[in-house]
Amino acid sequence: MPVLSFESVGVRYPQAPTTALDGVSFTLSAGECVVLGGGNGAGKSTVLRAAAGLVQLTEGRVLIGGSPAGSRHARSSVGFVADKPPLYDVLSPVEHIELLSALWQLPPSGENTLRTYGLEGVARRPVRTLSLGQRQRLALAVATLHRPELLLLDEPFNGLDAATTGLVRAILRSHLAAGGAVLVATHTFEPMDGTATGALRVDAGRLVDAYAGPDPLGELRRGLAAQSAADEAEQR
Ligand SMILES: Nc1ncnc2c1ncn2[C@@H]1O[C@H](COP(=O)(O)OP(=O)(O)OP(=O)(O)O)[C@@H](O)[C@H]1O
Repeated sequence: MPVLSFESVGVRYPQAPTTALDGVSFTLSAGECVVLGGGNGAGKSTVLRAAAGLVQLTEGRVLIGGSPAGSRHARSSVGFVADKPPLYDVLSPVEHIELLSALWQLPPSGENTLRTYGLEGVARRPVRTLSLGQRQRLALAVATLHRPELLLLDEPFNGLDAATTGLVRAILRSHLAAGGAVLVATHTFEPMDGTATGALRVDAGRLVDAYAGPDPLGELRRGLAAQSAADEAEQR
């Protein structure tokens, strides 16, 4: 059974003039790492939000290991890092880990987790004093604490230096090696070269191409370039 399946999914935000997603269907299996590409407003973040069960569908269904997205069983299998992850400014990283561990009824693992994510030096500082990259690492630590099978990441490399980019990539690779699956929405493809097993191209809420060859990101780049050229020609 796929880890994630989209079946003819449609989403229309309240008061929005157009549909955000229209008839989107795809599946993601264990060990797969798929990059979602597309221009601004194409629908990438909405795909991730639908998989996390955070938006109401206007048609179709999204299943996580057979359970509807957003259900308790589905949520326990999903780790979502939004483009602006919600963290508590007044709490420290170690307090975030303690809070989420209690919520998921996990044994205490704060120090170990923070070491894995290179946050031991800032473990007890309030989050409001952390850099963008440190916040991003904490968001990933929090999202993966309950060992979800599926990771959903929205622009995970935004504002990260080379070392932190490498750390995030290593964490994704070990998640995949352990049989997990990853779906990443991004405009920054380089960090995913050699890790992505597939790519999807979204345009105006529709899934217009799926790439699964030996170089899925190369194919995605070419698809996006051809689309930009066609859009420009149409505007002339
Ligand atoms: N909360 C919202 N309310 C109304 N419309 C929304 C909302 N969020 C997104 N949209 C619209 O839905 C469409 C898809 O947006 P989405 O954020 O999924 O695109 P994206 O591909 O992630 O874009 P970007 O690359 O700019 O982040 C856009 O037309 C956007 O304006």
